[in-house]
Amino acid sequence: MSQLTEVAANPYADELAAAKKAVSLAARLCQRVQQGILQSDIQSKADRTPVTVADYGSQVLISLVLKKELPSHSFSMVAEEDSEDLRKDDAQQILEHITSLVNETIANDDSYNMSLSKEDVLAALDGGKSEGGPSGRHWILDPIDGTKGFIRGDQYAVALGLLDEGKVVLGVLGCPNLPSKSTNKHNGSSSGDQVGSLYFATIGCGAKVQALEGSEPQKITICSVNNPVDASFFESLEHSKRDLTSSIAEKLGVQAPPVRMDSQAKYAALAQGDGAIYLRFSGKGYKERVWDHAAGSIIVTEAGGMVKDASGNDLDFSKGRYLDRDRGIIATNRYLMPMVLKAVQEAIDEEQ
Ligand SMILES: Nc1ncnc2c1ncn2[C@@H]1O[C@H](COP(=O)(O)O)[C@@H](OP(=O)(O)O)[C@H]1O
Ligand SMILES: [Mg+2]
Ligand SMILES: [Mg+2]
Ligand SMILES: [Mg+2]
Repeated sequence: MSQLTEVAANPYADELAAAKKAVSLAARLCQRVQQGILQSDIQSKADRTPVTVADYGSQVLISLVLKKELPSHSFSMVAEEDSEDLRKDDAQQILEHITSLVNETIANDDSYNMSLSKEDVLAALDGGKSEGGPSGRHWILDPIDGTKGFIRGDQYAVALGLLDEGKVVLGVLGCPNLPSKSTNKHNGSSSGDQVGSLYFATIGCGAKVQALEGSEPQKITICSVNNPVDASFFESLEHSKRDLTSSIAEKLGVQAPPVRMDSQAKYAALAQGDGAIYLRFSGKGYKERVWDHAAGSIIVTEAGGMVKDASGNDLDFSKGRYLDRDRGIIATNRYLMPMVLKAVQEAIDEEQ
């Protein structure tokens, strides 16, 4: 398809180009930090989850690129990080480090000629405080999803989605440590395949992958396994109720051991057919955040898959910063979804 035809067929072509550019640049910053991460680069948030200089740097770069590339668009962003902890007296050194990381990443790219001050960095972070909701357009950003995986040297994703009138219409996932072709070696870079992939989708236009460093985009599709005995499933490495997911897998007759991976790289791997099912069941009372699912879920649905809550409802991204949903999230193909939902209900009933 020529570029002109693609623009005509995709009403979000400009937003997609900007989002891909933003995520690619942010992923470059993350790669540099992951290679040499120090304990002093990591902070603990009020909820005791970790945040690193790269989470902040990625969020700053993405909001900057989106504003530069889409100057005529109004800007609203629902993002994970904010400047609160960086405004404290003891955070000055880390703020300086983030500022220089952002400026070095910009300087190493030919696109922009600018330099940010510490105040610019703080202001850019606070551009992500939108509540989102059912009307208008809102970017949804997780600057590093899977921070724990990032710190460990494993999988993580830079995840950017666009909400339009309450629906996710675009998603981009930068997965610097994920090979773009089907392989089971998810946690390493030992396969011969291209490692470092950019996944993207816009509503009605399918899902594609290209190398993070740039290559011809390839269409991706979810696997067509229709017998659960032949299926494998993904779950979170850090946040999964393993007793429940293993009970679901047993009911389905799944033979393969679970593939445990950090971040929305799971959605990307599923969308390119590396496995058949993603089960996400966290502890009771945990409220899922929209930025942990927006980009990944549209990439799976545009690759031909389905993403539902435990009751079989679509995910509702229109309720603000949290997902309004029944317990659990299930992503799989349309053949397996009814069987998985049945097994999920049985496993939940037995648990009570
Ligand atoms: N107790 C919990 N249960 C479920 N998810 C949690 C959690 N604590 C944190 N998370 C979320 O899980 C995300 C990582 O996903 P995964 O578990 O698939 O690797 C985290 O994203 P961040 O790393 O962006 O903070 C965070 O939002
Ligand atoms: Mg976090
Ligand atoms: Mg996250
Ligand atoms: Mg995050």
